[in-house]
Amino acid sequence: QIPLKYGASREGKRTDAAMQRWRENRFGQFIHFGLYSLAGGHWNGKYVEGAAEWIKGNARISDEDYEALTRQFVLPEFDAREWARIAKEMGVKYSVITTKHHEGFCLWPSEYTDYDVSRTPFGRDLLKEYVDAYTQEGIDVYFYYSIIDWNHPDWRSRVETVEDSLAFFRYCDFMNKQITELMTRYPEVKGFWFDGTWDKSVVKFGKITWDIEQLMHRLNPGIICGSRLRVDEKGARHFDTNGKLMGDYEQGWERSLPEKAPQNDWECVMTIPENQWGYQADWRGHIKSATEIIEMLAAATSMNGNFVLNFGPKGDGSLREEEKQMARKVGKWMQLNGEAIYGCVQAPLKPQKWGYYTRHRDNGFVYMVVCYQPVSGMLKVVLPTGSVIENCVVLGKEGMELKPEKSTKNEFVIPAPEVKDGFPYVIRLKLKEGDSVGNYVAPKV
Ligand SMILES: C[C@@H]1N[C@@H](c2nc3ccccc3[nH]2)[C@H](O)[C@@H]1O
Repeated sequence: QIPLKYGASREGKRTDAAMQRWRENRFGQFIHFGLYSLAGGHWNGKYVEGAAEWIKGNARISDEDYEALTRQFVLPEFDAREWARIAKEMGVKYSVITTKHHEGFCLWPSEYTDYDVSRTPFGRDLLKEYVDAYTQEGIDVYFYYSIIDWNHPDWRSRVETVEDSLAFFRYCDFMNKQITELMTRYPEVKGFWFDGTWDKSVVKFGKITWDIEQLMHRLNPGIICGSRLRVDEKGARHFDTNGKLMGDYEQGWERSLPEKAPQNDWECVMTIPENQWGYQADWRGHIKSATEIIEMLAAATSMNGNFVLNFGPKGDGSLREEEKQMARKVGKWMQLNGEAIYGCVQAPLKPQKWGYYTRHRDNGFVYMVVCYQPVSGMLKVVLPTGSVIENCVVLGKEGMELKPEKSTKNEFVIPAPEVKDGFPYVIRLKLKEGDSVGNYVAPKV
């Protein structure tokens, strides 16, 4: 262990109520919305390769031409209550919105820049309408904030000269003022999702990320912030030079899931197409189905993680059809099976090939989220020695009790129910009293 001044500011999982609520939420929504949404991944009538929210660089657009987008920011179809209704229908418990992406355009009327909604024909405080509408629906709100800011004259991706460092520290002052502004104007915010901390300037001056963390905790001690904000004084990111997680959860799972449960709290953020966060009018490549998204959500829950699905609203402020369809299908599944996700954690049972176990933190049930129907028609379950399955039903078909058969001392097989709707199904197991799997140490797998 080497002495660090700006490494992890605390150790181990947070045990306070705010963090426990984050854990129990499990399922979240990401909203990527900005000037890039107007371009929709196209420029001069042509499809632009790469992530749509990066179009300024991908299409080599001049500052002047890009800034002209502010005059097209009218949002005739924008209705935050509709966004919130769809999010509620999908069954998310929290939502993260890009208050300012790498482009530097702010979705709120900031005192510290003109590059914001107040300087557009739309003119309204979009962020306030979003916060109020989602809070009204009982969905927690989180703010994405990009450290990278292509618009701000003092932003530096690297600091090599004295002039660079003067500018960069002016930029840090601007950032601290904006973060303070966001936390005081919108006190409902539960946490921040920082991005864009990979550039050399931030890695070189990791202390600025320590300062941001300290600032946020002074303003709201319960604020939640992931590891992606943090860099220690040696340039280590996410985990400090002594290997300790910085921030409240592992925030590195972008478009990927871990193979096995990380030790820390963690969150995966996922796109429906392969890699589009902002609105791309022409989705190409594999577009994930609701079934695939549900499997990822179950996998994350089975490994003690959160899963956040991204929506990229259109330049007129409306949601695209495919995302509304996704919300409808996932929401229908969550209506029936949400008890296997919300408030659930890893079940310490030997993983099986048919899918994912989850365990509710206190209702004592174990859930089997079946994603791979076995050709044998038999679902294998290995339980603590001496366990007895008291009750075994399919969620949504509670009347259809399944009869597990003992196959060896602590192995059971459950005849798989015929389910042909193209979605995972959930079997709920009630184990005989006293056999709580809570204190069962699964065999080394
Ligand atoms: C949550 C995601 N993070 C941003 C991003 N930019 C990247 C540049 C290089 C590698 C990964 C990146 N992720 C994406 O634009 C999106 O906001």
